[in-house]
Amino acid sequence: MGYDYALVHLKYTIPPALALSILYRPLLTRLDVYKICFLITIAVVSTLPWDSYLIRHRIWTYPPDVIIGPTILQIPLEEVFFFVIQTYNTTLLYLMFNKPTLHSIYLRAERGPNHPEGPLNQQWKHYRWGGQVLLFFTLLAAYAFTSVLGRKDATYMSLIIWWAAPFLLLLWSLGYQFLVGLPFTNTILPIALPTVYLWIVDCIALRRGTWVIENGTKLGIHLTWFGLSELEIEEAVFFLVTNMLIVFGQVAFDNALAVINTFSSFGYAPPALPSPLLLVQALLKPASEYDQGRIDGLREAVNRLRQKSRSFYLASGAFEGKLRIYLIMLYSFCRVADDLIDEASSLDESQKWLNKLEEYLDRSCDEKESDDSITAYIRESFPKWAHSALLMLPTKELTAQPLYDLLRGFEMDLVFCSAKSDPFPIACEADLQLYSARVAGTVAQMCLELVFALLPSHENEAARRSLIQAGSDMGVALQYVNISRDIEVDAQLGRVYLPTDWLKEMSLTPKQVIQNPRGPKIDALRRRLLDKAFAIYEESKGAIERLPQQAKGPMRVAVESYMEIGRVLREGHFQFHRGRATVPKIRRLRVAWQTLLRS
Ligand SMILES: CC(C)=CCC/C(C)=C/CC/C(C)=C/CC/C(C)=C/[C@@H]1[C@@H](COP(=O)(O)OP(=O)(O)O)[C@]1(C)CC/C=C(\C)CC/C=C(\C)CCC=C(C)C
Repeated sequence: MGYDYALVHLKYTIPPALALSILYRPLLTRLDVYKICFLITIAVVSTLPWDSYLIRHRIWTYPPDVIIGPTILQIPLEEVFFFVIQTYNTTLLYLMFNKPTLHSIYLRAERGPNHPEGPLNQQWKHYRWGGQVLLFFTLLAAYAFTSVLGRKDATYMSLIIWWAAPFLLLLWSLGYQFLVGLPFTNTILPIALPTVYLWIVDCIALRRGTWVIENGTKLGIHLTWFGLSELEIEEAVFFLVTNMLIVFGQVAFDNALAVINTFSSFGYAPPALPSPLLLVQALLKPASEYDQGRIDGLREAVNRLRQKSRSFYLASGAFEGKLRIYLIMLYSFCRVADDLIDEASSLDESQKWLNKLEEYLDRSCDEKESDDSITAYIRESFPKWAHSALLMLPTKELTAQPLYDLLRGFEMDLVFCSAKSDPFPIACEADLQLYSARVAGTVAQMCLELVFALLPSHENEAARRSLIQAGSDMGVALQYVNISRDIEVDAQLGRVYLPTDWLKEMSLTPKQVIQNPRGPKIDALRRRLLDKAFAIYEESKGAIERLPQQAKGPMRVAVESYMEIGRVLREGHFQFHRGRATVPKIRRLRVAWQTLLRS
């Protein structure tokens, strides 16, 4: 009996597992835990018989003085633990690299030459066949070396290939599109980092004799990269393919989840934890049935969010599944509606967009109106860049009133342009409160309607209404921060949201603010508005803790990362991004991390 193998774990596999767990802890969800357990189970069950065979046939051995003693199918317990911890570490690394990614946008519809919408993406067929042929010939070569040519020294390598290649073939055939489409950072990095690390650990273990690959069944080729002179080629391949299997397995899981969450038309009701059967069903759904328009629309919405709002882009990564998709669609709609009205070349044009948006809402909220006629209206009335945002707004999960109120809020902005803004529309604090409730309280209300539509909650109807009211107040607080930040930007557009009677107390007029939006008086007014924002925030933030478990942490991130702009403004040292004060990226990440840690 000895502790050498156990020491390898204590020194080299457990410390990274602890470090990754601490780092990922705030982001860890129930779904992640499910994924980790799912993969560990598959890894252990699929490796045990193979590893036991290797040990029983003395292809690799463990000197009795390096292991503690207990075995499963003759495999030392330390070795079984290796499968668990390697899968755990690689899975966590994958989860970390994939957290910011919305996987749905990497799905691809495969259309054949006779598809009604025309052929598309024929190259996918080549990728699928390419991978399958490569893996098939690798299997064949392994067989030829050992069985036909009788090369005993290729035994270990062939056994690795015969064990891993069928799994890789299966996973490739099911998810090749997704694997090829995902950014390298999502797939190659979580394979490469643990592989190189385990190569180093393996060299150390082989050098110390913790495990031994018997002569006669190995090729005897050593890799000499990075000074890894003890690294047998079989070991290098083994660690590479095992990490590939773990990552391919995760990719298949995410592929299935993306199908379940993206296409409501397939009729999957996304459960919190999808069963293996549902995952397989989703994976087997032919890619030719995917709605490419929906995938493209979602991609546009994600790009819009990424380009226009750093805070909400960061926060969106903390949400999961269908809720994340719907929130991104909601953002896209709000942004597009705001831009159509704000960026119009004249007051008349703004009014025209407002009327068209109202007509769009009338039709969308009318149960008698067919989807086709709404789609036709959008296509004939709005510019192409706005289509997907309008087509994909999840109106069925929303009530009509906040959508109409949002338009009323945008309408208030138009008053700034009319009659040379005299008098200015925000005369007193009540006007500011009303405006903010319309443009931001409504947004919060809709976010929460989506939360309650998609997640299970113990709160009754009355409690939900009070939560939505608290959320709406929080929206007002966020809008006050937004206004405090944008005093200069708004002044350039001829807008002053600081109430006229506040200005009067400082012997200022809105026109003077437009001419010079800086100075100690403006700083004092900004502080006053921020104080109001933080007072509302303090009153409403407790309500977040009563939201469904899966929404609590992410909502906190959304609110806190925006309120952090207010904190930075209060402190007075901020960076500028496109003329606006922003929170440095590292500080935003720290806030998000600490906020989630409180869960
Ligand atoms: C991840 C996530 C929550 C995403 C969705 C957020 C969403 C739908 C935002 C809509 C944004 C938008 C374009 C609205 C149009 C009107 C407007 C301009 C409102 C201002 C937002 C700022 O957006 P902007 O794109 O300008 O962002 P940048 O400053 O450039 O980064 C607003 C300040 C309003 C935003 C308000 C909310 C998102 C509501 C937040 C409150 C909750 C989610 C409720 C919290 C719950 C409780 C129970 C208290």
